[in-house]
Amino acid sequence: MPSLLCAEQLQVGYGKMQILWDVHLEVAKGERVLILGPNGAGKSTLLKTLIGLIHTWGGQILYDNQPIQAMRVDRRIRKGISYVSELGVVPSLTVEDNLRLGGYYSSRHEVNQRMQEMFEEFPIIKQKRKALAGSLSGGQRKMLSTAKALMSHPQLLIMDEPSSGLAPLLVTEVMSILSRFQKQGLSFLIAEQNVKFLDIADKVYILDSGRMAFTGTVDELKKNDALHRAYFGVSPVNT
Ligand SMILES: Nc1ncnc2c1ncn2[C@@H]1O[C@H](COP(=O)(O)OP(=O)(O)OP(=O)(O)O)[C@@H](O)[C@H]1O
Repeated sequence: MPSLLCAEQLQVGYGKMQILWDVHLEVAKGERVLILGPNGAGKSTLLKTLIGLIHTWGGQILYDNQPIQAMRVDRRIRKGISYVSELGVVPSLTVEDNLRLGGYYSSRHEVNQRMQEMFEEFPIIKQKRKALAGSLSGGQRKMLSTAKALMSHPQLLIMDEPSSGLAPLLVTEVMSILSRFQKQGLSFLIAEQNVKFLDIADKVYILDSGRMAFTGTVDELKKNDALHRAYFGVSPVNT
């Protein structure tokens, strides 16, 4: 599969403190990639670096084979990358206005059309379309943030812990929505603690203390008993 996003030898830090060391990561077109790792491993830092919220100290990020590490966030969005942060919505705007914000670079016609698609995919937010995002429950807000990120018709969706604050049923719903979009060509890169996302992943990275500790398929991860026990505390047969 042709490469969509490729990060090589990434070095990233805050102030003088280095957080990511020699990180390599690749997402192919249409691929579903999961980043797992313990708290504080650097998952959010890596995602923020890929969308351009944090500058790199060293290394390279290629998108569609072009270097983007010096590119502003808005340019990266226009190129087809979309990012769902852990918070993800503007509380003081309505649900509809949040979606419009997600489609900021599209025409009004495209935005209206896409918004209807989002309401079909996420009925839970359709009922609340005129409500302020700040009045939504945590789970509804999470759904809205995903819909907002999809408004720009991204090629690559980067998501930081989509399952946090979601009831198990909604986690399953988000996973099936993502699978539907993936069938239409969307690639995604998800940082998660919830190993349920392994069910929809093609490739897994494990980030530990700012370094990649594992890269492989879900099957390869499940066969690696030592890794599996270290990160999930259970044997593969139980997951
Ligand atoms: N703005 C910041 N300034 C300084 N240090 C930071 C900042 N944000 C994160 N860090 C530090 O960087 C390290 C990695 O944090 P990061 O949030 O990327 O990890 P994570 O893997 O996403 O963790 P979690 O799973 O708990 O969300 C941590 O030691 C954290 O304290």
